[in-house]
Amino acid sequence: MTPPALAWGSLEHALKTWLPRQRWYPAKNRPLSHVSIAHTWPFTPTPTPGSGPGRRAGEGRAVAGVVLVTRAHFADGRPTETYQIPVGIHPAATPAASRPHDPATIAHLDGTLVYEATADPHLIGHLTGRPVATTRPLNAEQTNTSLIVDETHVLKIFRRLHTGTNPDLELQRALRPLAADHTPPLAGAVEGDIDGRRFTYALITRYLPAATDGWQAALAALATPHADFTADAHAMGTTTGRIHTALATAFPTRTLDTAGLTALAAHLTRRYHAARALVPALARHERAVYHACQALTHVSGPVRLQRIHGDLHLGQWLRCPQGWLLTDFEGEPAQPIDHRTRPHSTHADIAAMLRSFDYAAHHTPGSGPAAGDGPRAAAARFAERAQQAFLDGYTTATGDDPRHHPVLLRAHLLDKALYEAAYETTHRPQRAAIPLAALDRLTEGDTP
Ligand SMILES: Nc1ncnc2c1ncn2[C@@H]1O[C@H](COP(=O)(O)OP(=O)(O)O)[C@@H](O)[C@H]1O
Ligand SMILES: O=P(O)(O)O[C@H]1O[C@H](CO)[C@@H](O[C@H]2O[C@H](CO)[C@@H](O)[C@H](O)[C@H]2O)[C@H](O)[C@H]1O
Repeated sequence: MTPPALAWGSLEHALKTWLPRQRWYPAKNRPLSHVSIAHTWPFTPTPTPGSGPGRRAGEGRAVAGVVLVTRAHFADGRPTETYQIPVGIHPAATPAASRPHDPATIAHLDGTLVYEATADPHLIGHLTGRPVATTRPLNAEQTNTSLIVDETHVLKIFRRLHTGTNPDLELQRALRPLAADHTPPLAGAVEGDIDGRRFTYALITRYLPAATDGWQAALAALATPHADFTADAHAMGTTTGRIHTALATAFPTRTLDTAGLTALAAHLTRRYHAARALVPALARHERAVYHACQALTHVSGPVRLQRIHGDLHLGQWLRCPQGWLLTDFEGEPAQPIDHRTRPHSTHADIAAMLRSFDYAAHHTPGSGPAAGDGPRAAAARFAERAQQAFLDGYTTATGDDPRHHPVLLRAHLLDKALYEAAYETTHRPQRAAIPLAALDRLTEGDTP
């Protein structure tokens, strides 16, 4: 089907305002010069008896479902980024159907309403390839957009598109025969080709309604009189170890050599400068970052590089009756795809989890048990005990204790805390104090 006639230039213009307002849009710090629609993929076979934002199928006029593959162009001349926006196009929309203030409305162009298809179960049914009666957003702080479909499945729509299979799908497929018990069951994917190149539009997993995520579980533990998360942290460590072992079986590995250590130091330095450009106060950590990079040159003993999760934190874990399951293998959203699909040290994932325990503990210091010596000391103790339990669990599963490589671990802890400082300053400035305080603790005694 060809996409419906539309004032495409006007839609591109509207998208320039709409795109930066979306929670999932990561380039909020970069000046957007314009948005172009590079490709359209009509995913409804014909205009379909449709709806509109929040309306039921069959109401109103025929609607076309189209995935807009859009390019964000930046005024600083840096490379464009590609984003996916599935939309419903409702021609000759009546004023009642157009609802200009509906959050799902993207544009109203000469009587044609363009709205987010995620608000329209009927259209989503065409995307998933089976009829859908209900959708609702998964209420999580998200990089992408996930919908609970018919209360049975989660449809995760990848917002930023990259050529090739998305690493989330790639890794989950690889883990299926090796570690299926440790991830929510994979139920399908929406993939397609544009000009002979493969793209992953969305991933479908079975919805686990009884699950509690690890962040909520840690905060709940912190709110109890004798806050203890060690059994959960140990189980997460064991599962992380098993998943790492499975990924090392499924994908090529190599050994960290001098060139790899130099690349790691360069990565940490770049991370530092990028974060410092956003948060000038990070200038006081320059010496600590320099020392961490210097120390990397002395790392000895074989270290395996392999595919890893890449964006591990408490919110990626789901506690289910069968244990802790891990989600979201997409890697760190802001990194280029070739970085995310390259082998890395498992210490990156391990450090990310250690940071996350610390993050939870310092999220609301004072809400947990003060135990006589003040809430900050109690927070630090909670984090330390959870971290050691996680490392013990990991060591039990792999026979390889990450504590034997303190220099690698420290470099990755600094890297992650710098990433968090930049991430929070961009997306959730009210939380930026958490990683900034963590950086102060990490670099204590190593500041000018
Ligand atoms: N199959 C599932 N069932 C229940 N909750 C899920 C499922 N998959 C993911 N979640 C929850 O949704 C959150 C967001 O999913 P995730 O894959 O991390 O998306 P994003 O990359 O956009 O953050 C997860 O942290 C987890 O808490
Ligand atoms: O959306 P993603 O899950 O891909 O990850 C991004 O958002 C995370 C927050 O939702 C962010 O994690 C940071 O905050 C967590 C608490 O909300 C904390 O547990 C993590 O340790 C901390 O890094 C993650 O960094 C970001 O990539």
